[in-house]
Amino acid sequence: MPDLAAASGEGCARVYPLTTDRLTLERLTPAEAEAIRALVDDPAMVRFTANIPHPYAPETAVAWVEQTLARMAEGKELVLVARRRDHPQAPPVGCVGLLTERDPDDAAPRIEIGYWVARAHWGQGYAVEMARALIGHAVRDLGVGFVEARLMAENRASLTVVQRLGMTYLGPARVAAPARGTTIESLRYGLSAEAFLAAERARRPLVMVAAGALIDDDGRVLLCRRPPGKSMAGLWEFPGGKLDPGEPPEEALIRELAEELAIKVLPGCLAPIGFASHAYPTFHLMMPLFACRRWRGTLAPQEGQEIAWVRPQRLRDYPMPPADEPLIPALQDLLGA
Ligand SMILES: Nc1nc2c([nH]c(=O)n2[C@H]2C[C@H](O)[C@@H](COP(=O)(O)OP(=O)(O)OP(=O)(O)O)O2)c(=O)[nH]1
Repeated sequence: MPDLAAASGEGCARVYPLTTDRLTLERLTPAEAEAIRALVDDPAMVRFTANIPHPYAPETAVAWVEQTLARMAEGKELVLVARRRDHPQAPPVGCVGLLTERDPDDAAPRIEIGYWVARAHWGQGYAVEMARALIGHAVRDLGVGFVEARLMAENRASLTVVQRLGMTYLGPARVAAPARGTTIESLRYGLSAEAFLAAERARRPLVMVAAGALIDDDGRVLLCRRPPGKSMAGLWEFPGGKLDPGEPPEEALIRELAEELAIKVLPGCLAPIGFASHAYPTFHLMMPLFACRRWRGTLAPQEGQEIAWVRPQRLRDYPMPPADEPLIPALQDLLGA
């Protein structure tokens, strides 16, 4: 059975918070009880849930958080609280969680996903964004092979969510609804790890870009500003560009440097520094970065782009695309900054 606490122990890197295009998802803490209660204490919110009572008393919220944290410590549950990245202090957008469940007729425990979004944020795709992040984490970091969801047939919003996630219908189920003192008829949907990863690849095609850190005799690095009208306009980047089909990265970079800056670089003058591998909302960027200290010709921007020669320790003063962030320390190390 996958251990849903696995990623919170000793690991290679900090896993939480998960980040998405608009959200950060942090593990539930006791401090969240009141904020969650205030959002969930809404009849429209709990109409389609099986175990959230209404009205929702403060002590019920505290008890729920305590029980959930105990189950999280045992690796049986994982609940993340989502907040907007651009409003980190605002109340949560919602919660998304995984839990292990075992019905009498289940051969093995199943992993079920659940989510809710505060009413103020309905209709903006947040449930899909939270669920994708958590399923991605479950599949990539926790070894989960199959995720299920259960929902009431009349819950049209949730039906749209499971369909957008690429889940397939598995059949009907009766679900215990402690908060209603009954059982309710529901629908089972499921998604395999393979289907999830295939859908992610289709949603975010891989884009290969080659970039160069041109270094002058003073050890300064050249940054170019993305012009208005382009994506990420105004941010500073390393010169370079997309690979043509079948084109090796070194050739692409030499071509781009000639087109953009009118300089000629020989392949032997390019030394790999590292690479960026970053999921943008609509594509996955793979970008090797090469150091280059020697070129021929007088460097002159050919596309009207602003340029700056930047001391390595000042690189963070120039806002760069998010993909470039991990390349800065590598470059600073190389230049002894
Ligand atoms: N050249 C370069 N591109 C970068 C860097 N960081 C980063 O995320 N990128 C992204 C921005 C673009 O989406 C893509 C490079 O594409 P490009 O330079 O060939 O073409 P473009 O700006 O016209 O691309 P587009 O986004 O407007 O489609 O890689 C970087 O440091 N240098």
